[in-house]
Amino acid sequence: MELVDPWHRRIRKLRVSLTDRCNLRCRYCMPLHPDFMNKSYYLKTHEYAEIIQELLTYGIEEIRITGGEPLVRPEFPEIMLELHKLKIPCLSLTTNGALLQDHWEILKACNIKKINISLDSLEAETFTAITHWKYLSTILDNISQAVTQGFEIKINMVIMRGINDHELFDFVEYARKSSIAVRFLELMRIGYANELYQNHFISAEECIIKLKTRYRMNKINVESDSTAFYFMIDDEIKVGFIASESQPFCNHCSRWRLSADGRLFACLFAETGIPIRNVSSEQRNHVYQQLLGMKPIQRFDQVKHPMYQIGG
Ligand SMILES: Nc1nc2c(ncn2[C@@H]2O[C@H](COP(=O)(O)OP(=O)(O)OP(=O)(O)O)[C@@H](O)[C@H]2O)c(=O)[nH]1
Ligand SMILES: C[S@@+](CC[C@H](N)C(=O)[O-])C[C@H]1O[C@@H](n2cnc3c(N)ncnc32)[C@H](O)[C@@H]1O
Ligand code: SF4
Ligand code: SF4
Repeated sequence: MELVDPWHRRIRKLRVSLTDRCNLRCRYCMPLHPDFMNKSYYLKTHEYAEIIQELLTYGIEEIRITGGEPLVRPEFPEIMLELHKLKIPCLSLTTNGALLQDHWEILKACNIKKINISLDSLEAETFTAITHWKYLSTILDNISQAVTQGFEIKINMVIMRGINDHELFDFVEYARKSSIAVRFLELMRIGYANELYQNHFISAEECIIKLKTRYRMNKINVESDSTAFYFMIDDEIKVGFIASESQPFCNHCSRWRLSADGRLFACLFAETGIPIRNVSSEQRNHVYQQLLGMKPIQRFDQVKHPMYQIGG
């Protein structure tokens, strides 16, 4: 059976959070002293495997592992190996990249090909001002390593006026030099980012207008449920935009989320998730039908709950 909602959107992607914890403190995502979940609530390895295995029979094709920072979960290798056994058509990872150096072998063993790495600045000082973390060079080394080892890397840069927007062209040149796709993310009004939005939001359109003053940009076709739209610059650099604020993509959304404490969410902006652990297969079917009715057709303007608690 497939998961199709009343607006004919088929759910085929699941974003799976392994933890709400993180080794960075990006200003738009977490406070310095966050209120994390009690670790005893985290789904165990066998619970992830069992929940996901069942969802595969409902037509889920792509699983993206996220968080919080998924690599800080001590059971990361164990969970990934268990998920690998499920033969998921596409298993991928979103990470801040700071701990990748310890994980190459496990990522290869689990046949992870696509890794999205968040990187909001190429300058040490700006990077630290955004993330409260000093070691930009470790992440840059890890990105180079990842490319050398053959992983397909995309960089996610949350672009903010007056904070890191002066690096727009630097990121394009970084993409050229390293042969990596870079995506500029609009700051979304969720959780702690609400405080920054008014002064620091910058739209994808404004960035594109700036880029066009210097580059030849050709739009590329993408899958209809892609979060990003892309351009080729000078026929060699792939640059994308995730414009969730100015050009929301809800009418083609194909994603559900599984939080680290075992709740399924129909939408990143949904306040309420439905607990799924210890629920019988029959009752779960009822939960899925409920969730299909819970995905909004339009984006909520803003929500208070922090992104790291659901899984970004
Ligand atoms: N509004 C909204 N934003 C999303 C959604 N999924 C991802 N995003 C945004 O897109 C950013 C990048 O997501 P990634 O984890 O890199 O994954 P992705 O873009 O969905 O994945 P690929 O297309 O496979 O690269 C997230 O941080 C969010 O800001 C979604 O369902 N809704
Ligand atoms: C929540 S993080 C989780 C995975 C991992 N820790 C990381 O940073 O890649 C996933 C993505 O969400 C983005 N993000 C978090 N809060 C955001 C916001 N308010 N607006 C736009 N993107 C946001 C981050 O930049 C990152 O690319
Ligand atoms: S965006 Fe990712 S790296 Fe930054 S604080 Fe949130 S979870 Fe951590
Ligand atoms: S805001 Fe909700 S419905 Fe819209 S694209 Fe994101 S997850 Fe999907």
